[in-house]
Amino acid sequence: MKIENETGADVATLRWIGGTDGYLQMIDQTLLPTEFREIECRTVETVWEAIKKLRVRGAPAIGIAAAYGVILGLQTVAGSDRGRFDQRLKEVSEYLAGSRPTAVNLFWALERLQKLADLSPELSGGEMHQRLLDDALKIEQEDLQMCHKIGEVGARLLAKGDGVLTHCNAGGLATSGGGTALSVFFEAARQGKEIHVYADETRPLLQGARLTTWELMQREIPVTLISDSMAGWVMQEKKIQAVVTGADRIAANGDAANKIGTYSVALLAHAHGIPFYIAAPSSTFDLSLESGNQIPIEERLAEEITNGFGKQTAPEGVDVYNPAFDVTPAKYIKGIITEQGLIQPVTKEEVSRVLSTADA
Ligand SMILES: CSC[C@@H](O)[C@@H](O)C(=O)COP(=O)(O)O
Repeated sequence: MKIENETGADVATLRWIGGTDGYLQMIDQTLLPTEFREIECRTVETVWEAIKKLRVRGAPAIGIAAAYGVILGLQTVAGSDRGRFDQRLKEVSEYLAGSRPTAVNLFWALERLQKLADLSPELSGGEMHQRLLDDALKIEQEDLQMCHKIGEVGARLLAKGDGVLTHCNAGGLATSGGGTALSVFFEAARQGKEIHVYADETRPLLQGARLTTWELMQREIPVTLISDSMAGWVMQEKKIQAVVTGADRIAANGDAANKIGTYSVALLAHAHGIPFYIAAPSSTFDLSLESGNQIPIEERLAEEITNGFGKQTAPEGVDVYNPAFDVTPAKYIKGIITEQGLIQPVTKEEVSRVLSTADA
């Protein structure tokens, strides 16, 4: 996403500054909405920490950050022989792959850079470093275009005056463009459909309350914040005509992992006869997994629930379970909105058809 800071200058969710000896700049999302601050990552370790701590978060943004993390990690060996360069590339990729397990975009970006390096063993370390940076920049550009196309494909599914519910933040802050689910809303609004967004608060880290409402308000899209437990009642009150969320990893059969609570929202939508859509780029598909029960689910620290945002809200020492994601079975997903078209019905055959048609 691009917004203006108080000086009127453009700021982006994340961006690379300079050449191969440059650095990564990003908005520290843990501080929003009360503080807007950009931070600089000048080492691969600071990128790892930023991903782990959710300073940068959301599947596509994590992939882009990891690609730039590789460039940073290779800065010390760019002048070395190719053997040393390749060894360091492997070490840096493995290190970054250990930051968060669920969003496949992270692994997708790392594999893409590794494959590129494997293709040209004749290049020197310095030449390969430049080529990898060019590709990392390309990943960011492609993501921007994917967001735009997702918006176009998804906006067709919404009607004038619709109330739409979203969970977590699948917006510009989670991508280099306008987001996935939020691109759909931005495009629908641009077309004059006058939609009204309901944003789930998204316990425990409040990506919906802190980030989604902030983004929508920046873009002047009408938004109402609700706590997660209100979603069913708001549907019952007929305020919601569609649900659109993002995803972190989608298996070959269309089962989709997204922020914890998404599964409950999908079940509620099903019970109320409301279409539930996922919006995600092709880089979020993991076709090596047959179904969603093979998707690794990140577990995060108990303190995120017991001491969220510095306030203790549970007894000291209480047992806590804190999975960060859940998996919505394909049967509850009406369609998957991708930059390559709409996957509907959500079946293994249709996933494969839509994704391979676009590649051909
Ligand atoms: C376009 S972002 C899609 C998903 O990554 C998003 O919905 C989500 O679940 C993010 O989780 P987070 O833990 O904030 O990284």
